[in-house]
Amino acid sequence: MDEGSSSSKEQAAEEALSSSSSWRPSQGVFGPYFSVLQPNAKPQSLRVVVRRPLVARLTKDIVETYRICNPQFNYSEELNPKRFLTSPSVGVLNDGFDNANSDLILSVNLELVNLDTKRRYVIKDMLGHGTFGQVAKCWVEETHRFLAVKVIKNQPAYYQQALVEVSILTTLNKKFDPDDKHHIVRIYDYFVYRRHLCIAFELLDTNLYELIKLNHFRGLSLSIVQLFSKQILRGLALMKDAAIIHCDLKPENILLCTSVKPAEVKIIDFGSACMEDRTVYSYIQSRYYRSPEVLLGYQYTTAIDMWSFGCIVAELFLGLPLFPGASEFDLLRRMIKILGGQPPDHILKDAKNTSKFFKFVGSINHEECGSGPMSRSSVYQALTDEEYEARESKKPVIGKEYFNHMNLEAIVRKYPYRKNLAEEDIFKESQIRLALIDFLRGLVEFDPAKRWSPVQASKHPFVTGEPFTCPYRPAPETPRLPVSQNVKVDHHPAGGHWFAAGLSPNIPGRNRVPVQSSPHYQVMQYAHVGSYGSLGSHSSYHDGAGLSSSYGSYGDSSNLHAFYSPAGPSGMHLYAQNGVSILGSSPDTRRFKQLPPGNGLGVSPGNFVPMSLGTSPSQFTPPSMYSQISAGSPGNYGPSSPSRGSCHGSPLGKMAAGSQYNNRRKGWGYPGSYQSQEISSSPHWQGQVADGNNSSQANSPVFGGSLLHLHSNSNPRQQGSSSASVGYSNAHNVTSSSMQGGHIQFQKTHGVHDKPEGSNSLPDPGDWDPNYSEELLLQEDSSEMSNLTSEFAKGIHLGQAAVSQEPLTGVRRPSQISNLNPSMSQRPTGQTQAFLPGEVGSPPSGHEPHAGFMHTMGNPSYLMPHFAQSSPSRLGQQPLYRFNQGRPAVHYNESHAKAQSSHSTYNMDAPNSAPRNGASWGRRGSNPIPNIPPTSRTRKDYKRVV
Ligand SMILES: Nc1ncnc2c1ncn2[C@@H]1O[C@H](COP(=O)(O)OP(=O)(O)OP(=O)(O)O)[C@@H](O)[C@H]1O
Repeated sequence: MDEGSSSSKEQAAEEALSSSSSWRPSQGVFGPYFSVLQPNAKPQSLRVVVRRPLVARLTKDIVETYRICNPQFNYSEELNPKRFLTSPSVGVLNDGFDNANSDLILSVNLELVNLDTKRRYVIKDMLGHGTFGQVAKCWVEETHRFLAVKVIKNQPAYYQQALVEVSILTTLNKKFDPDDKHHIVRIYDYFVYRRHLCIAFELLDTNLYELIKLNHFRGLSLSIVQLFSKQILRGLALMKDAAIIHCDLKPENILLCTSVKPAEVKIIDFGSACMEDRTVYSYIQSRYYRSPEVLLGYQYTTAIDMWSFGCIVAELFLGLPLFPGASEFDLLRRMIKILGGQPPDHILKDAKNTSKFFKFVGSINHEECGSGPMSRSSVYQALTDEEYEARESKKPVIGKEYFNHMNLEAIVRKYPYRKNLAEEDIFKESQIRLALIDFLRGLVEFDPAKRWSPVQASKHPFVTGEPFTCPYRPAPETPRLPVSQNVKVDHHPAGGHWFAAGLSPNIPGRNRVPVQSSPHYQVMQYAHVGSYGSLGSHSSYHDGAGLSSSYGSYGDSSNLHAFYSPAGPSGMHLYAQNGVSILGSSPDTRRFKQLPPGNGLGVSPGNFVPMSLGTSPSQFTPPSMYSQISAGSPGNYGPSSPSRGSCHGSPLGKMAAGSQYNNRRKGWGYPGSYQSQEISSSPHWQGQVADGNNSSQANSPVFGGSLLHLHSNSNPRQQGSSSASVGYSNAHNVTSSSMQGGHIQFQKTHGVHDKPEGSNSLPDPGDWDPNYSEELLLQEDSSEMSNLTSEFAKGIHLGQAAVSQEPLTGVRRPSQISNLNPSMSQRPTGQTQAFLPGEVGSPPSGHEPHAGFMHTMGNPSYLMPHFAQSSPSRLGQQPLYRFNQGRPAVHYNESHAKAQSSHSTYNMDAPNSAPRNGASWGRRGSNPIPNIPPTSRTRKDYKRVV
């Protein structure tokens, strides 16, 4: 009903009323009602007039309004000023298309075009950026879908490694996980645009780091930790079957996928991945998640991902990294303290870097220094700070301690419980925490040979939800046996290992990056030796058609490279460039060459040395070679997180973010805020202790919790350092005392009403998150906060009606969060934010990426997937140059608080299964988020090859 007819009706009603002395309801505004009372009267439909808000009318229809005001007004979109998403946006390379960092300068509505298929990807927003380039949210008109396009830097090394990502991911998707059941991001397309390799992925939501951050660095509820663990394990199991090592597993690389219910997570970023038999680079993994064998320079396998996974699980529960090492020395020191052990001697004996961290004490010292658990059984002893300093001629960089308890058991058991939990729920959760401890023990195991595999871990009671009664002993798996192979791999975009993929190198249209369009024409031969074959392992997780090929596939040359060439119409090529022999080149000889900027072409193909499959630009060069942070680093986004910067093995400018971070302790306006302590002077700082009255948690039972269970410390204070001294023996004792005789001694864990000493303490996020700074917080304008908040609000609630009405349009925007306080100067005093997986995203029926994907791989003209999710663009909502890493579509709604069953039982065969009894697990009632931390800063530096 339009406004005109409405007002004429009102007018008629008024006239009827005024012209007639005897009031007759049938004549006026009551006419419609009257007709209902008089069945013979002509029926009129009841209508409600909804006036659109003035703001909407003035903005959405502004062009129309202008036209009404001035008929001469002629609007054209081309006249709009460019809204740049890339920073810096000054074109200095590649004919002005690239900035000084070799990033393509992206702007809103710029079209990335796949020249082969003519498909156009219209950029709408920036999703994030990383070492390899930028990830943009793009709209594809043809399919009416949003997706994520990673635009790789215009540098040969990045280009080459990005092809590896394409190859590995395509293989994982198509060969090992055709039905998209293993929580690995889907790849849909790749092409070269303006000398940049562009890779199109399904669009996902926020990453787990951002999620934790949204929860003010409180841990997630155990039910969510379970659910996500199970899903990630499915992905890891698949990767193990495929003998692929991710090499950079961390919360940032696990993204929510809210288009399915309940929420799913997916593993992304295979840019550092490698084959298990090509572990040629030793500088890998982000530091917090780096395994001992990588740290020590020992040979590694897919087991390093299981270590990272253990760290992630712990972080999901604790809200903070388990091993936030400020340096490698600090990392190892933390591992030893928290786990109460050290790497086994056979590793220390052979590892390259042992002498950096250990001294050889020999058998004679066993009896002498027998106080610690490991000293009696090892001929190696970890260096003390002083010994390290003497050996390295520099002080070790030591980070702050964030937990009051320095051993795993105590850290988990004494982590604050949510407020108002009933005694029985506290007891239940305490039992599950014991299961979690046992679970973590199998993951963060020093010996990679003893570390559980994904399948073994997935059968742990913590994951299955079965009662935990005694330490888990997984069934043994068939060990992998070394297999020798010598295979030539043409890694040129024009050729490659496409045999098993069934892709002819000469089939037009299937080779998406034709040689002539390849900006970085590069070929290499890969010497492939010493691979490992999986000989009939019973542990395969893969339930699809591709399973059999994973068994022993690496002992069979015909199956050896069952990978998809990302490009290559011209078959196998072997080239050496600039006289550089690439045959048999060791990783150590491969280095980036300095690339002079401003040559108009970005890079010269002759200026670099190629990498092999399985190498990452971020993996093979000492960091010293790439120590310069890009000048283009948008300061607005803060420095790298400790987990991202120097901790990663990236040579590409991943700097010592740890030190930056350590210098960026920020008070968040906590009442009673603790004192600042710099790491160097306070290596044993023990964090804070929350006031008992303020250790609030929401009311959900243990397993009825929200995704984000908030261990609120609204009134924290600093804990004295008296409890700081925890050594090896202490850690060991706790371990043994809690697991005597092979049985867990169940101890009732104290809740908030009965606080154990030094518990209930969480650090200020500003303490450890480098992205928090008062300056940056001040830069958060209120509109942005509103946007952020509404993003959050929008994501978390999607009623069933919305799902059915808008199956393809993705997340529906619900009502806002109440009590939003845009001020960042105050610590939230409310309790919990919630996440409702059952209420977000589009229905699974709309999620058929695989269908699209298969088309993609087989026929480029049908390459687009069916996206269930197309969250509304944030176009126009953000300041320029603002990167939104993992911007959440996590929404919140109060009306869906549900209790959970006390235990969740998850079926590993049902990847998306909800906690048992179907109860919603993502909700916490009546605890709206009072304010939300800024989320859109990347944890990464903006990098470049210098
Ligand atoms: N499919 C996706 N959907 C939504 N956002 C994504 C997607 N892929 C990546 N992103 C966002 O872009 C960021 C960078 O992506 P990615 O990690 O793949 O880049 P990278 O350059 O390989 O990073 P790194 O430095 O860790 O190697 C991610 O952290 C994430 O926030």
